[in-house]
Amino acid sequence: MRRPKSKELRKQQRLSEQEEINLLNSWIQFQPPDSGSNPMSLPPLPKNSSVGLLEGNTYSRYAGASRFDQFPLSKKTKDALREAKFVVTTDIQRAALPHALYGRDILGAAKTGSGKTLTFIIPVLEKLYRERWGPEDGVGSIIISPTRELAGQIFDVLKDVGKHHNFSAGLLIGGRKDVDMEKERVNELNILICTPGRLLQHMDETPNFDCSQMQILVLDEADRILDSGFKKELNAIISQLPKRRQTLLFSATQTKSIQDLARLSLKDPEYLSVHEESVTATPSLLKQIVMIVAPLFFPVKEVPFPEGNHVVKFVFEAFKKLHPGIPLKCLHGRMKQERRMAIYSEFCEKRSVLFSTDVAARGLDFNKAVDWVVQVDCPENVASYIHRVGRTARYKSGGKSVLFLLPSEMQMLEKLKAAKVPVHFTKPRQERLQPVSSLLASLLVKYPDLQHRAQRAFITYLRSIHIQKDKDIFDVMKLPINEYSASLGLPMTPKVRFLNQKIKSKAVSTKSVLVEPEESSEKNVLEVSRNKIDTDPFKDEEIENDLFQLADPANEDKVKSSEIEEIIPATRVLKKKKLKINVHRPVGTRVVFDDEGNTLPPLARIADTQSGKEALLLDQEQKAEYYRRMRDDLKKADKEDKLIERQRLREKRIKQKMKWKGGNEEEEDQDDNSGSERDETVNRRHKKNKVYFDSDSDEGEKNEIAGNARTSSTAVTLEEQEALALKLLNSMHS
Ligand SMILES: Nc1ncnc2c1ncn2[C@@H]1O[C@H](COP(=O)(O)OP(=O)(O)OP(=O)(O)O)[C@@H](O)[C@H]1O
Repeated sequence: MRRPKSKELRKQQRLSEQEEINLLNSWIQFQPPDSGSNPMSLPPLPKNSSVGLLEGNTYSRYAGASRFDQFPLSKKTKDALREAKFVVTTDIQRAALPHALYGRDILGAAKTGSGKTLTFIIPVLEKLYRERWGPEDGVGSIIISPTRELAGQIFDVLKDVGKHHNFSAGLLIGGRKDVDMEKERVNELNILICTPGRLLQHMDETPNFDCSQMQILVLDEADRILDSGFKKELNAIISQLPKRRQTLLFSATQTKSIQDLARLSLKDPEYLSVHEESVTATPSLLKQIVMIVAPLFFPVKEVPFPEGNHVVKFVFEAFKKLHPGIPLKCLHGRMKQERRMAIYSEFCEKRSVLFSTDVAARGLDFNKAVDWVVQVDCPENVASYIHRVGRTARYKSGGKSVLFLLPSEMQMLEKLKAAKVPVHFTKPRQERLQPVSSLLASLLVKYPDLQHRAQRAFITYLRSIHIQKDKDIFDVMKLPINEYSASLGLPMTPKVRFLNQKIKSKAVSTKSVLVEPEESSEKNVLEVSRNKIDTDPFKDEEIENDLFQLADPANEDKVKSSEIEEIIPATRVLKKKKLKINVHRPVGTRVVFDDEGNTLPPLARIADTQSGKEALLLDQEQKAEYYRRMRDDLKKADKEDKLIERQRLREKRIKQKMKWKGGNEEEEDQDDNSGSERDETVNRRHKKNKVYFDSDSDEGEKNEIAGNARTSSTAVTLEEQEALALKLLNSMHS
C-alpha cells in the first residue's frame, strides 16, 4: 500500500515541480532586464505588491526587485533563504540576479562583504532546478575558488541555501587525502566547488570524468583566478568545458582585460559594477589608517603570500613568547589542510588574534568576527589592499584597519587615495612606539630554534620585495636592510652574496628542466621555487642567499623574476615531479643525475659543492659563537645592572635615614616602616616585571636579586634592555 502511495506522491511532486518550472520560465521570459542595463536604476517594487502570475496572464517585474520573494525563484530556494533570514537583497544581488536568472554571462564587481556569494549560488541552484538536473546527469555546475578555505565557505553557503533541493554537491580541494574516494564519486556530483588544481587533477586522472554537459561555470575572486598564477590551470580547465554554458565572474576588484575575457569565451557579458559611482572603493563603515614606521619600531614586516609563510611563522612564534596568555593563531599555506580548516573555524568562533599570510586575504567571511585588520607589510597592489581590509566591516557591520608602511613605500598611500580608498594618514606617537629589536634579540638568544626562523623570515622578505612588480614601491635596494635584520632580533645581517655573471649564465641554461607545478590554492610562480628549496635548513639558507644574489640591480634587467624558478636548484621537486629533458640542449652538455636517477640542473651541482658547505659551516659557527657571546654579555650586563641598582637603593635608603635623623623619633620610626613598605612594593612590582633574562637564569642568586631590580615600570626595563641590546647589535652591524 505504501509504495504505490509514495509513487503517487512522487508523481504529483514531479508534476507540481514541472508546473512551477513552467511558471518560472514564463515569468523570467516575460519581462527580462534590458541587456546592458543595471536593474539598480529601476524603482524597487512596493513591499506587499503581488508577485509572479498576475491577472491577464502577465507577470510581475523582477528586474529591480529588492526582496528575494519578488524574484522568479523556486519555492525550495525561497524557503531556504527565508529560513536563513535573507529577506532584502544587497546591491549586487539586486543588480545581477535578474540578468543571471535570465541566463546571461556576468562580470560582477561589488565591494567586499556585499553578498556576492549568494549572487552566484542562487542562479546555480535555479538553473539546475529549471533544467530538472538529476543524479544521472552528472556535473551541472562548477564553482572555482582560488583558496581552499574560501571553497569550503562557499560550500557551506550552498548547503544552507540549497538544503531543500536534491542536488549532490562536492568540495574538491587540494591537501585532502581522500582523493581516491573523490574519484569514485565525482561523476555523480551535480555541483562541484573546487580549487583550480584539484579540479584539473580530476580532469587528468579520474576515469570518465565528464563535464561536457555542464551548464553554469562560476569564478569567485575572478581576477585572482584569471591572473598569471593560475593561468595554466585555468586554460587547461576551460579547454575541457563546453562552450555553450553560462559563466558568472565575481570579485571586489574585477578584471576588465579583454584578453582574460576572451580566454573564457564570454557571450555579451553584463558588466555590473554596483559601487563604481560610490565615493569609496571600500566598505563605508570601515575606518582605515596608514602609518609610516621604521622597521626598528615594528616587530617585523609580513610579506605577501606565498613567500610569507616563514615570516608569519616567525612573527607568530615571537609574539607567542612575548605575549603569553593572549589567544594567538597562525594560518599559512604550508600547513596541513585539516589544521588550516580547524584554525579557520576556531577563529570564527573564539576571539583571538590571527597571524596570516594572504591565504586569508580574499573572500573569507569570518562570521563577522574580525574587528581589526592590521597589515604589517605593504600589499602588492591596491586590489590586494582592498581584499585584505575587506575581512572586516562586512555586510552592515563596521571595522577598522591599519597599514604600516616603510618610508620607502610611501607611494602606496598615493595609489590608495587615487583608487578612492579613504585612508587617514596618521603619524605614530613617538612615546607609544615600543622598540622590539632588543626583545626579539633576547628571544633569539633564549630560543635558538627562533634564530633560524628569523633568518629565513629575513631572506624570504627580501626575496618577496625583489619579485614585486611595482618597482616604484618595492625596491629592495632602498630597504634599510641592516635595520630590518636588527628589527627581527638578528645579531648580524645575514650574508647576501651576489652571483657573478658566469654562474647566472650557467643557471639560465637550466631551462632544460621543466617542473610541473603542484596543485595549490596559493599558486604563483614562486611557490614552485619555494618548494624546490625547502630541503634541509643549511642548504636552504645557502640557496636562498644565492637566490637573493639576483637582486643585484646591475643584473636586474638581465634576469627577470620569472627566470628565478628556472635558476634555483630543484632537487627536491625533481625527486617527485615529472621531468622532461630538453632534447634541444647544446650537444656535449653534460647531464647530471642524482641518486634517484633524476636529472639535476647545473646549479644544483654548484649548490652542493664541498666548498659551499664549508663556507656555510663556518658561517654557522660564527653565528653560534656570536649567540654564545651575546648571551654571556647580556647575562653579565644584567648582573651588573642589578648590582648597580642594589647599590643605588642602598644609598637612597642611607640618604633617607640621614634626613630622618634630623626629625623626631616617632616620625623616624614611621618613615622607616613606610620606607621599607615602599621598597617592598617596589620589590613586588619588580618580581612581576621580570625581564626575559631573569627567568632564564639558573643562578640561585638571580631570582632573589630580581626583587631589587632597577626599574619601577616595565617601560623602563624595556628601554634599558633595548639600549643594551642595541649597543650589542650596533657593534655587530658596524
Ligand atoms: N541579502 C542579504 N541579507 C543579509 N545578509 C547578507 C545578504 N547577502 C549576504 N549577506 C551576508 O553578508 C556577508 C558577506 O557576504 P559575502 O561573503 O557573500 O560577501 P562578498 O561580497 O563575497 O565578500 P568578498 O568580496 O570579501 O568575497 C555574509 O555574512 C552573508 O551571509
